[in-house]
Amino acid sequence: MTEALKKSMYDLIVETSTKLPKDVRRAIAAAKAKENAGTRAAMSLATITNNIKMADENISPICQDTGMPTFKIKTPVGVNQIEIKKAIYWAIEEATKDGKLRPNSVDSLTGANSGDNLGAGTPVIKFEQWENDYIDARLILKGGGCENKNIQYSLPCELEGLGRAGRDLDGIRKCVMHSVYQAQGQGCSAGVIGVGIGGDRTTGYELAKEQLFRSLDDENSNEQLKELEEYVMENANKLGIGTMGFGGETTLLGCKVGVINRIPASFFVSVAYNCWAYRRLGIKINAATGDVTEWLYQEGEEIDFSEQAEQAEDKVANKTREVVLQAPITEEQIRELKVGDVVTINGMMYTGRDAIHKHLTTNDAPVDLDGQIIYHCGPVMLKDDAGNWKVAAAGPTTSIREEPYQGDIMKKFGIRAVIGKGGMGPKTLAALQEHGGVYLNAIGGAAQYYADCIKSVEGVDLMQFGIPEAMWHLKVEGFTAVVTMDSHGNSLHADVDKSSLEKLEQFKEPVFK
Ligand SMILES: O=C(O)C[C@H](O)C(=O)O
Ligand code: SF4
Repeated sequence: MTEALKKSMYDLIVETSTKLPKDVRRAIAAAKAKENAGTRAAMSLATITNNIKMADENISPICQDTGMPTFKIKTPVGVNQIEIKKAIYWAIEEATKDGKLRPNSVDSLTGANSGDNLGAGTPVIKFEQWENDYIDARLILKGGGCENKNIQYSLPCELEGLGRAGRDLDGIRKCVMHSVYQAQGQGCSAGVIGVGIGGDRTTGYELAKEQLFRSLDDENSNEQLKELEEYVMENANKLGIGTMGFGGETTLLGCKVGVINRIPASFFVSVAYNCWAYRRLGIKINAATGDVTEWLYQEGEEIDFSEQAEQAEDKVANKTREVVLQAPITEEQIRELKVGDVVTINGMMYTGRDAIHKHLTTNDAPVDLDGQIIYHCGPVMLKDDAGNWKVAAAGPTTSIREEPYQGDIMKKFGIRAVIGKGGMGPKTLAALQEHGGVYLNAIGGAAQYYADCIKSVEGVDLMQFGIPEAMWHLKVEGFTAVVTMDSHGNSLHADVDKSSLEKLEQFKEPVFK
């Protein structure tokens, strides 16, 4: 069965990375229907749905961060699991070569990228035996930005906005509400949370992640947990964090809770936060031949976003001030920009994320960055037959990780704008004001949409950091982003954080007695 099995695993990876499941599409369509035309949330959702459509058409990654590939496999007694593992390794390597996965496996000590997504601990493969006669293989590609927003509570504890969370269902409720608040827009909201009650620190998180394999439309068979899920869905969406943390009606697309026993001294509530690019799929495999016999998560209507995307973009037009920027940008141009402005960028931008920011604090820049734009982005890149680089996926990464460096680097090199997602903190805000800089928020996960704006790759520096971390010189046209932090001390992120904390306080009183 080896060849067929290899192909089945390859297909599972490609489909998971490029095609969002039906239940997730429906949840995103419902979120979109709730937003008023012309708002930032509506605009973001239009970009997101457009991106989903483009990923379908291009068979390219929905988001450039194809995450930590995690397989859950159930096999009939007697099936050779070593063979399955080998087929997965092969498929992972091929999918990476084909630009369906970004090379994401990084040596934690040296920083070296293995280049093929294989390495110690990657991918994650978990086997279980079962009594059925077929193989059930499921895959989740959960990106790093949302993984960083996972949180584990140890009860009892004190929570900002909510006070004491005790060792009971109401304490659990408070933890879950808090987990949504603390994620803000940084995990590319609207998100889906998997919650694990009980276990130890490891099994609690495992249970939380297991919930992410449930269908968004299922009903919890445990009455108490069903009630909790419904409560969270209704009330977390009142926090006003909204898509990408821009404010809005939908903050959460799903909440799934599981419970296991604990030991007397420990009481953990573990929350696995998944971004809207909720990529998980599954297949049934014939154990004798290795062929796919059925695709999972196929229930219900499939939404085709083609028409919807266009309509929403029409509605947004004319409602916001739109400014065209082309580097090199002057301080005067920057000082004119205000939070809420929509900026269209033409010309050059340079990618820089974690490794580059650290590097630039103690080294010279490989190019003159005076008046230039830095894009927090780790793209998926492919070389064409002529040896030229092509961008396969290129959405923004979470900017807050660069908070310790950003302000200093902007001043040191004269950088005028940074593009990323999720916003930055007080240190950067102060530097933007002092130096004359701006923070532009792009839509997280919209990797196809932005890749389409990149017209050519003009060069690359610092390739020793690996493809996602290198400094790519990109020539763009019509690259759109929103000013969310300006040079006058305004930050939409600080405002949404403050107002959502105030709203969180409404949920302080006990609900489950
Ligand atoms: O690594 C990336 O490209 C993005 C990451 O998933 C993030 O959300 O920050
Ligand atoms: S960039 Fe956003 S959508 Fe992509 S993996 Fe990270 S959190 Fe998810």
